[in-house]
Amino acid sequence: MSSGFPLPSALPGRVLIVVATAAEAERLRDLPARVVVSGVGPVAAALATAAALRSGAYDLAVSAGIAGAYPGSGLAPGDLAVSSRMIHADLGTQDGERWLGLEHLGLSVCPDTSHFGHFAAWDGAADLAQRAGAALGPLLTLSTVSASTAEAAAWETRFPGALTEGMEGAGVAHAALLAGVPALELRGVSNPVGPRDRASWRIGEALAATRRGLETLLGAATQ
Ligand SMILES: O=C(O)c1cccc(C(=O)CC[C@H]2O[C@@H](n3cnc4c(=O)[nH]cnc43)[C@H](O)[C@@H]2O)c1
Repeated sequence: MSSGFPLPSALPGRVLIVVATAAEAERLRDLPARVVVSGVGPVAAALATAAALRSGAYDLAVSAGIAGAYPGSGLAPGDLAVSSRMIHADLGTQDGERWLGLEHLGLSVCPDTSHFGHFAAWDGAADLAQRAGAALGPLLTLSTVSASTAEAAAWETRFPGALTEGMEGAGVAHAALLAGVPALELRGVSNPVGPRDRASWRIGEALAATRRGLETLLGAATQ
């Protein structure tokens, strides 16, 4: 059955989209891809992605949704960010003034190989970002939402160039890596990372940006 969308030659193929919440999925239901709601956080995202990748054949797994933008990114609510890398940022420890990631601790997220939780993005990411008018850079995944200027600055110091903070991207990427499927994270900005001001989150604009990025990825018509 036709999806109703044109099929340009640059399509990545069968795409799995993983979002954290039903509200995020609601805006994406008609896209020519499978949309799975994982629940919030990297563990929920990894489990849902692994199950979906076991149940069907996919060419690309995408973590999509809203995110906070770090002050140094220059991104504002309604902007779009595409991953060059998806980083499981809070795997590590603070040693005095110094952050020690897994690479400094001699630890790995994989049992048999050395892997520090920094996941490379699908090789079409840069082209997608350019076509969608999005920023391209490292996107961080945390289990806790940063809620102060100092916390935001600490993550930006640990991971220079980080654009956004979300809670699922690295989980999707980890499961995809184990399944041998390329992964990508695509986030619409809903809020600046910093002091909690939930009333100011611009979720509608962030979801519109997320949808725009996915439409560009899928070669789908804009509604
Ligand atoms: O109201 C709160 O304080 C609150 C605390 C935790 C999470 C939330 C969310 O609504 C986030 C859910 C969802 O959104 C992504 N997201 C959006 N902005 C951020 C952020 O600044 N830092 C981390 N994650 C963010 C995240 O991927 C979650 O799935 C509200």
